[in-house]
Amino acid sequence: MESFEKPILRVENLRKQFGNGCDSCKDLKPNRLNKNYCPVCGTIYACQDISFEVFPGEILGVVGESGSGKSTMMKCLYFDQEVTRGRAYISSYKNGKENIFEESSQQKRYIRNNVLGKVYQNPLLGLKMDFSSIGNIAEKLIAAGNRKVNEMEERGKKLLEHVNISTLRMKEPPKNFSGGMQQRVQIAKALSNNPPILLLDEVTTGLDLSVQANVLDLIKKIQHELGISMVVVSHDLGVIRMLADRTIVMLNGSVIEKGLTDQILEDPQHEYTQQLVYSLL
Ligand SMILES: Nc1ncnc2c1ncn2[C@@H]1O[C@H](COP(=O)(O)OP(=O)(O)OP(=O)(O)O)[C@@H](O)[C@H]1O
Repeated sequence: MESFEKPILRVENLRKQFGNGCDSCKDLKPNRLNKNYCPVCGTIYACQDISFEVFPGEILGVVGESGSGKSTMMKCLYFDQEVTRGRAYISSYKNGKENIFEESSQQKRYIRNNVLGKVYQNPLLGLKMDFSSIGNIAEKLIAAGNRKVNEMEERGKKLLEHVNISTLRMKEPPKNFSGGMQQRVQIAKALSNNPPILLLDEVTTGLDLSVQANVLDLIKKIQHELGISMVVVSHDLGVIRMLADRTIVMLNGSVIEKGLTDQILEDPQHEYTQQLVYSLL
């Protein structure tokens, strides 16, 4: 797949640091850092020059322990946080020629509303809990410029049906729903403007196992039916094994291993990945 197709998303040297750095740490020599943290000035290098590609229709898994920088990377991609430096290109946006991190805030809003969808671990970040469920979807449609109420209602119903929420409950606010249902409403909202790329950040963490399985099945179904590309972050290799075609493994803000998920599971190269894989056995 990699050699023939153009990636839909290309990320190059994404760096996010908290703190200004000092002479001791700014060249990021690993021996000067204590994990992702400079012991001299206290700067945290949450993401240290991360690069990867996502190809059309594939699911890229991002796995790593807590604090490895997965969520920070996703926040940067969705402009929830500003990168310190780095580049990202999306082939369906300006033909993949512009670094999205350098676009104006207006263009970034456009990208958030039309090119990317994001589903958060915490539904409070992705949903207005007091709006109706269909109202949550309408909010995203309006943000992308839609104004026709009938069309929005039709689209909202379709999306909610797609994620197995009965239209009888579409006027109910997500605060009335279980955790699994809230995640499904978030997924419907994220899909509302047909984005070519979906970012999913620990979307099943904290859910009961059976509910988790349900949400994972839904994600697979969506990928199968819509052919949408996804970046799926999880600390749980089981989730990655079920969903991801290819995987990158993060540790202390760096990518330490990448490859086909099957390959990583069968023949992990890095000591940390080996520990992760063996813990599944
Ligand atoms: N706003 C912030 N200010 C300072 N440090 C931060 C901030 N946000 C994250 N960090 C630090 O950046 C590093 C990466 O955090 P991040 O949340 O991205 O990791 P993660 O792999 O997603 O872990 P988790 O799943 O526990 O959130 C951690 O050391 C964290 O303490």
